[in-house]
Amino acid sequence: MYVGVDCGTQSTKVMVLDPEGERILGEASRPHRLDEGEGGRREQAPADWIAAFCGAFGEAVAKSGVDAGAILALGVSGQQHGLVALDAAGEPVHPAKLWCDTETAPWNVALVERLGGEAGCLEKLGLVLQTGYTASKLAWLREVHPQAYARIATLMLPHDYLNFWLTGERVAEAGDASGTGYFDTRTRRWRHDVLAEIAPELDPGRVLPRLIASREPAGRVRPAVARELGLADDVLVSSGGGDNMLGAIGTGNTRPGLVTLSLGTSGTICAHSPEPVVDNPLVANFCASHGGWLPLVCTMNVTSATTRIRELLGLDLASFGERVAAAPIGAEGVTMLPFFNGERVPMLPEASASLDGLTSVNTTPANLCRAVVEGATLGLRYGLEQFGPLAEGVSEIRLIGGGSRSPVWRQMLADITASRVVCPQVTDAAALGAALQAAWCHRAGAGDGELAELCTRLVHLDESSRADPDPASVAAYDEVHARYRRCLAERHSIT
Ligand SMILES: Nc1ncnc2c1ncn2[C@@H]1O[C@H](COP(=O)(O)OP(=O)(O)O)[C@@H](O)[C@H]1O
Ligand SMILES: O=C(CO)[C@@H](O)[C@H](O)COP(=O)(O)O
Repeated sequence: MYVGVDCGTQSTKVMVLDPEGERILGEASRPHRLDEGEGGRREQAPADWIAAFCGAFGEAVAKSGVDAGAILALGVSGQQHGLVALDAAGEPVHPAKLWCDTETAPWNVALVERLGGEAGCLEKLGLVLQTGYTASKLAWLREVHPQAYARIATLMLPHDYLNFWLTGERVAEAGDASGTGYFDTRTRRWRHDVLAEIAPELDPGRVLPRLIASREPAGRVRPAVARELGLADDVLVSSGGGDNMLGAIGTGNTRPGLVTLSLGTSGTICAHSPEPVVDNPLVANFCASHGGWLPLVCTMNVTSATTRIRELLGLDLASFGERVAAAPIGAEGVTMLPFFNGERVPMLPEASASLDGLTSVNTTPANLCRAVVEGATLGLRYGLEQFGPLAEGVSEIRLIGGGSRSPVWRQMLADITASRVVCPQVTDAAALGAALQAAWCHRAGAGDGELAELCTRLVHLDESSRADPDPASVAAYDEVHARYRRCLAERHSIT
């Protein structure tokens, strides 16, 4: 049995996988608290992730009906970019600033300039630093909380931290490290010189975790943790990775020709590539967590935005879905740019959300619900367009994340992107990807089991979820898209 863990923004999910029976035996999740403040602050306490993991692990194992002692290996996926700075005792010096924190936008602008602008970033890192990446969070901590900064002994990401708690090892892997901003995504190495620009007092050789290869284990579960979880001795923990990298594995996107799109707190679009992809600063040239690269576009306001409007109107998920379905395409002229939290693509970290076209007739709850879902999805179309030739010829979008459970949203995505959309049977694909990576890592010792073969056997599509673009709706959305782009141009000068 193998266990996959995904520490997302909103919750930690745990899944028990039986690769021989090709079944998921048990699943559970626990929510996370999010500390949101004015000025773009978005933070979480790393201890909450551990508590959520333990709760979800216990429930998933109980549901699976297997003895925890039968688990051979675990894999951990995590929300990318969060800064988990630890002191010498392994305690966080400050709550983790998350990928969606935009408080550090001015520090990111200054950093990009110091590294030589977009060209300098591309040359040193193989990508252009964006607000949300770890680097500007570290620069912020140095300036705003110097006492906490002075105690830093290790720099980690959320999944590295869970691996550290599980194994006691301070290690990192290329996929997640790609989003730090002090890692060269082309050579898969830390950039000590870039870290020195950001944090000259820190010794890169000491504070950066040891890099391991994708198939290498992070370590073995510590005896104290094994006792707490009821695990056998010597349970392996795979390298793990960023949630997008493991989501790619969990959708079988381990080779070129597929696009994975996630409707999670964030919206992400990625495609596997055997080569680095460095021609558009909006497409992040991340490494994959199994080899190769995973060029990715991330929009920051997807289910975070739909949830905001849903809660504002006091609706549960089902009633919200009914309102979205009840309103016509284009929400009777209401357009929302849902940048509640600033935005990464388009690059507008300090933007706020806006509503256009409201009249005394069309200002209805249904139109507001529809407008926020359309706005988030049109933002993803903008993101998909950034891929250029890489997305051309892709016949199908593999859709995952919480929002993929909505049939209305699936059809809307198919119509807005004029592409076929299909969900895998397991839409918590990052947790499944983590379990598959754990199996791959565990079997390396036995010299068998290629990852692509595991994916072929264990990633299945949910044929009932397929949505094909409807020509009339595609044409109607083209007009809605034109209106959206006009708003983007008028309000934010994005053409
Ligand atoms: N049926 C549904 N329709 C629309 N949105 C949904 C549905 N089910 C879940 N969601 C959304 O999915 C979100 C969680 O997505 P998830 O991918 O688990 O997030 P993350 O990985 O960022 O923590 C929920 O907050 C909710 O808004
Ligand atoms: O910042 C990014 C990718 O660059 C986000 O995709 C995070 O990795 C968070 O993901 P979710 O919690 O939305 O899954």
